[in-house]
Amino acid sequence: DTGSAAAIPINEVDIAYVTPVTIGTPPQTLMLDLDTGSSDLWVFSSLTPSNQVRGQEIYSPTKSSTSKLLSGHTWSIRYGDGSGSRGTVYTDNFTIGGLEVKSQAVQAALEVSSSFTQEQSLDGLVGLGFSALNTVRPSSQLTFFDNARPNLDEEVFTADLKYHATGSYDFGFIDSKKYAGNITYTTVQQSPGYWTHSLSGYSVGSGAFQASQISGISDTGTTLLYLPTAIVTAYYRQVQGAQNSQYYGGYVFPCSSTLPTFTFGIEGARFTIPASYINYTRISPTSTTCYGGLQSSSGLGINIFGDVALKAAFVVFSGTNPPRIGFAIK
Ligand SMILES: CSC[C@H](NC(=O)[C@H](Cc1ccccc1)OC(=O)N1CCC(N)CC1)C(=O)N[C@@H](CC1CCCCC1)[C@@H](O)COc1ccncc1
Repeated sequence: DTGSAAAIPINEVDIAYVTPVTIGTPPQTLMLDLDTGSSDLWVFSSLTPSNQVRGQEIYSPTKSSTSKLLSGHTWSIRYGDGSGSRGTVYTDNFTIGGLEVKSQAVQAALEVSSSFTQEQSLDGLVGLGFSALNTVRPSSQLTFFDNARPNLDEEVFTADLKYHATGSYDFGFIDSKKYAGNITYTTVQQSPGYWTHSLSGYSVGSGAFQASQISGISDTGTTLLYLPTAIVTAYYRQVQGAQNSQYYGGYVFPCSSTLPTFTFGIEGARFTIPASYINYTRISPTSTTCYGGLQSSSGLGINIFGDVALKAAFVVFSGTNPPRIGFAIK
């Protein structure tokens, strides 16, 4: 089997991407954020208190003839940005882009944090990290990818995220029309459950490439690129008027500044992030101060290769044994 679905930016600065999925019988369509940085599939539901729902589509298990309560099971998750949710668990038919998994664990929210309530175009998440990270107890549940794997033509899914445009996620095949040249693979260290791998180094603008192994996670659910402070300061040293603002919680600069590109290495291959991707957003609609798409990871305890980096490449998440991740120019 294979599947292919759109990755649609939810706002004008690509803060996140959502993908249409269907759940249950008859199918209920929700827009979910496919997130390689977590492993819970959870949705706004008919069980979510109405004062926490603001415009989101909800999953109603009672309206699905194929839903089953996974009795006695609960879940609770906290994300890196402090947002979170918790609830109960059903199994039901679940499809992404024509690829169906019967009796997928669908985690129905009984409570969501305010940042989820405020994000009306995001109806939940599909965790595509390793199932070891799943928070359902007493027995953890498998991700959509782990459930689909036995039936996939190839044990892969790919991410083709785009800058200010709709991209795609494919399951079970690698679409050679979506990239140029070769795919460069590198090994993934799957504990504790993220797609953890190393960059082989970086360069700022036209500067020399600095070879150094930088370990981090490729995370479609994280908006920005978070790297070690030394790299980030070297980058913003090239930006007139840039400063690391305590007030805004990161590097900001005059929106009129010229930004250099940023290049990262995967093994011997090189991927350049255009300056426009790093000129992330104005700090407020009328401000002339802009917030950077490259920020320090020092507060996170982990480097995160988020959408700002991933949208500069075609990325293959390979569930082979051992797992590996591949990058190609597009
Ligand atoms: C550096 S982990 C921070 C990261 N969350 C972000 O990237 C959010 C995404 C967002 C925010 C608001 C609306 C829509 C999307 O966006 C920002 O935080 N920002 C973008 C806008 C910018 N101005 C400020 C910074 C994060 O927790 N991701 C998790 C998934 C994410 C949770 C929030 C909803 C969307 C999906 C996940 O993959 C990684 O989980 C962990 C990572 C590390 N240990 C624990 C958990």
